Amino acid sequence: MSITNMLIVGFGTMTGAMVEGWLKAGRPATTFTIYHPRGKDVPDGAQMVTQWPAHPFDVVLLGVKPHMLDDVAPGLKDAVGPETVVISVLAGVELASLRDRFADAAAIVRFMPNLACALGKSPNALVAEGLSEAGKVDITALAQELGSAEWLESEGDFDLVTALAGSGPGFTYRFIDALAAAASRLGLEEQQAGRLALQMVEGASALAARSEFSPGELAQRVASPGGMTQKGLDVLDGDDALITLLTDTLHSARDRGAEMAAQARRQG
Ligand SMILES: NC(=O)C1=CN([C@@H]2O[C@H](COP(=O)(O)OP(=O)(O)OC[C@H]3O[C@@H](n4cnc5c(N)ncnc54)[C@H](O)[C@@H]3O)[C@@H](O)[C@H]2O)C=CC1
Ligand SMILES: O=C(O)[C@@H]1CCC=N1
Repeated sequence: MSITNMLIVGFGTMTGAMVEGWLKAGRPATTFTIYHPRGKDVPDGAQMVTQWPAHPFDVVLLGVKPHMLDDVAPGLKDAVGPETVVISVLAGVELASLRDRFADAAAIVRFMPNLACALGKSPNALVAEGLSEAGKVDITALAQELGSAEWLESEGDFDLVTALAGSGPGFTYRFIDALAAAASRLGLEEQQAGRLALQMVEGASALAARSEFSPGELAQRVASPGGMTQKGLDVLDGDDALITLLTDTLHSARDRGAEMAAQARRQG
């Protein structure tokens, strides 16, 4: 299998970031055909179609909201042929639910990216059924152009991985805002607090990503014994406060995935 054409159904925030990443990685824009019943702006060189295509594609990428799966699946009957790999970024929607809609597809891939695809910095979780070895190589390459490819042995942890790596940017943005809000409450001017919080997180995560030290070791390198940082860490670490908060956060997000999975299963 080699991917020369991809139909995208649901060209929004997430798949828009993916296409931006693929274009930056050097995929030709002519690879992409985007379906939307009312049309939309697409990158130069990509094709926009308002009618359902009548021929099969190498890849069909599903990027609509999960509850809209059945609005688009029937229209894809000619676009999904026996050689087609269907890739879904739909949170919560299981492989079996996708196979139920796309019985003819060669393979189904659940692909969980995040918005950092646009920068080639998304950790991409993957699980598939029906995929050949050659297909796996191609899908891995697609994922690596957007960041990394993290294949899961089975689907069991997919919602948890979605909560961590797919929803994770949302939680991180909240953390940045919370740091700024806290500094602001303690007296710092609001805009300045926002700038400092954002630049601090950018620098700290870039450093952690390239450091020989783990995040835990880096925290120790910041904290002088008896100094200021240690006093702050004691608040986060006391009673496992931060871990407890984040466990609750991931738990709640993961459980919503399970509810969405149940909604996407067809009865009978
Ligand atoms: N936003 C994120 O950070 C992430 C989103 N996802 C998944 O990506 C999917 C899309 O989410 P977003 O991009 O955030 O939403 P979005 O609302 O930005 O994108 C959905 C797109 O579908 C289009 N659409 C609606 N009806 C359509 C139709 N009948 N035919 C073709 N296109 C149609 C809309 O115009 C819209 O552009 C969801 O399933 C979500 O679970 C996964 C990982 C991260
Ligand atoms: O909020 C959602 O359901 C999706 C999953 C990961 C990011 N957005």
